[in-house]
Amino acid sequence: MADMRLIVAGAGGRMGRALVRVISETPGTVLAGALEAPGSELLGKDAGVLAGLPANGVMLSADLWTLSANADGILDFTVPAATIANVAIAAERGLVHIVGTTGLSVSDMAVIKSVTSRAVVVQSGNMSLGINLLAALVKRVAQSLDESFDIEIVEMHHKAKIDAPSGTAFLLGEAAAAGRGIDLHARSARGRDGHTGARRPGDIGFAALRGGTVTGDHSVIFAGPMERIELTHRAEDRTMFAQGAVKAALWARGKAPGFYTMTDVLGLADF
Ligand SMILES: NC(=O)C1=CN([C@@H]2O[C@H](COP(=O)(O)OP(=O)(O)OC[C@H]3O[C@@H](n4cnc5c(N)ncnc54)[C@H](OP(=O)(O)O)[C@@H]3O)[C@@H](O)[C@H]2O)C=CC1
Ligand SMILES: O=C(O)C1=N[C@H](C(=O)O)C[C@H](O)C1
Repeated sequence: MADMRLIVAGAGGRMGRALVRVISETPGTVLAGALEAPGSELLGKDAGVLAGLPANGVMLSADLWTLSANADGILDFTVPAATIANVAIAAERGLVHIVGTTGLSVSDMAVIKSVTSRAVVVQSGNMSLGINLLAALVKRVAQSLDESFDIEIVEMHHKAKIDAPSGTAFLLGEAAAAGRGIDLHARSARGRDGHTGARRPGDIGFAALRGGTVTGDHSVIFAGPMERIELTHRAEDRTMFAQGAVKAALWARGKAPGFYTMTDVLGLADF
């Protein structure tokens, strides 16, 4: 089979640069395009050079329609408005769309899912093996404990992160809620401040810290009457998010149209 031709959306960003490097190291993939925001000062620059590699002749462009004429997939780690704009073009062009962007609203997710009767989309707030394994563990622990164990999710990220709680925190919250058989949206506690009153039994709490250069730390705490279980993951480098995204693209190539997650890619459904 020919190499999978991948477009990196947000190619000038932290994840975009990591993706360009990982594609250059991954057999069976080739960088087919590098997308950046209209008006970005990086437009026209070489994606390889921006990623710290030798020049590869792929210049940053803001025109996805043109780039996608010669591509098989798009790795999208941008901002919600950009991802939503990319959804229709990717579906129209038959590209596998790997969505790593976080901060997506309920209506953004509805837009993404609306194309999956005709397009292949893999979406996850975290593409790492470790976090997806952690989510499977969290689901099982939540299944085994009743509401006398309070579930709190704590995350810390670098100071440039623009959304909170992180996409991963929501992913872990969904796993805990699935284990408990509850609806996360109805039962989450976010942004406690001031005279909050006592904790509502059964809620899943979220807390977000920001500072320095932290790649991404997440803990799920099960706080019981006389004991506490803490499950923690610490990301040390963005490379493994990028490797997960490229793996997802290769996995998704040729799949039937549908909405998939990293649980499908990594075969963790029965874990
Ligand atoms: N699912 C996962 O495993 C992971 C997800 N993420 C998520 O990925 C996203 C990006 O993170 P990160 O790389 O750190 O952020 P950055 O801000 O470093 O990168 C985002 C890039 O997207 C660009 N961009 C903005 N608008 C558009 C547009 N319309 N078209 C193309 N590019 C655009 C930005 O350009 P400009 O700066 O000019 O606006 C920027 O270069 C975040 O939502 C983050 O949470 C991050 C790591 C792992
Ligand atoms: O913005 C980041 O950096 C990250 N974002 C993702 C998230 O919101 O969970 C994944 C990772 O934690 C890094």
